[in-house]
Amino acid sequence: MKKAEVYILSGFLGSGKTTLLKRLLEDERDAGRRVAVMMNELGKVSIDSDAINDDVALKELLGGCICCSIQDKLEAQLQGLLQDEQPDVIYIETTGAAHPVEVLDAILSPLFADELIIKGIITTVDGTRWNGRKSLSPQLQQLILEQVRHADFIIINKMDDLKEMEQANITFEIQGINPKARCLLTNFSQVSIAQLRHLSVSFEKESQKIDLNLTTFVYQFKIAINQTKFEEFLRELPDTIYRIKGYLKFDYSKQPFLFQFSYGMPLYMKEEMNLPLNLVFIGENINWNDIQEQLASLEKIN
Ligand SMILES: Nc1nc2c(ncn2[C@@H]2O[C@H](COP(=O)(O)OP(=O)(O)OP(=O)(O)O)[C@@H](O)[C@H]2O)c(=O)[nH]1
Repeated sequence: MKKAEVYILSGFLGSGKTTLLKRLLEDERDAGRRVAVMMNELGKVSIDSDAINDDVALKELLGGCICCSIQDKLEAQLQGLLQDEQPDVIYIETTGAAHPVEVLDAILSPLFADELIIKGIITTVDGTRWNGRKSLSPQLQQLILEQVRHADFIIINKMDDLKEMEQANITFEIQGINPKARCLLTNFSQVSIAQLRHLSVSFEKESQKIDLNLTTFVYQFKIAINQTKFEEFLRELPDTIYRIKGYLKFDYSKQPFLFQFSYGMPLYMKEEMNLPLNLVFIGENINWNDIQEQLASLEKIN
């Protein structure tokens, strides 16, 4: 089955995400690909969606930030998009106040683990805002740092507002925080899809591995497992596994569970339907082969 590519556009309020999206959509139209866009705004009315042409499938997620309040809605809408539109590519423009790990988390539903390929997180940075970030609240400073730290491609925008020396300093600082991401200095988010796809081609060379700074992994259980052993497995996990979610079955019950794990806390909820027992992981610097082996050993019946 064809997988839809997903690009997450991240970056602080006003840093140039919509400007970037418009550019990419023009390129996609020229390339003749089927495109869908999901965007969300903090307010009740979306302004940016006016910028998108009618021929692009658009889902708006109003009334909250993807990562906190409307995760379920996002899941339903994404499923609808995949079914109705069968897009080649989906762009998700996040609100400027979203944390990239949480956004990735929101779209990595075990329900369509087999239908999406996450190509990367693209973060736009407003150069002047970056220089003045120390005047923001500690939480916002932290958010801007996290958006840079987890990006796969960083666009340092609004170069026209900066002196040459400032441009060099910002690039140096940002590369220090995230040496793995490609950095580009631009005006008005001048980036072409070719540059981003070039980035994704390098992911694909490494077979199944998606070379994000944050990596994801999906495991499908074939049988019910032992809960005690599963919890031992959880306790031994590296703390750079930020999130796990999915469906599993324990050997004492016929009913499956929806499992959620974040910041070391497991949570189980009884699930009525029998869904594929996919477990989705998000982490950083994880050897997924090890994890896969450990999960497979949970399925061995002694
Ligand atoms: N001077 C200058 N202005 C820019 C540049 N890029 C974008 N802008 C302007 O900055 C403003 C914000 O750009 P957007 O693309 O809407 O930013 P955004 O990140 O989508 O903003 P939010 O939706 O509020 O998060 C707009 O008025 C843009 O025209 C640039 O390189 N230089």
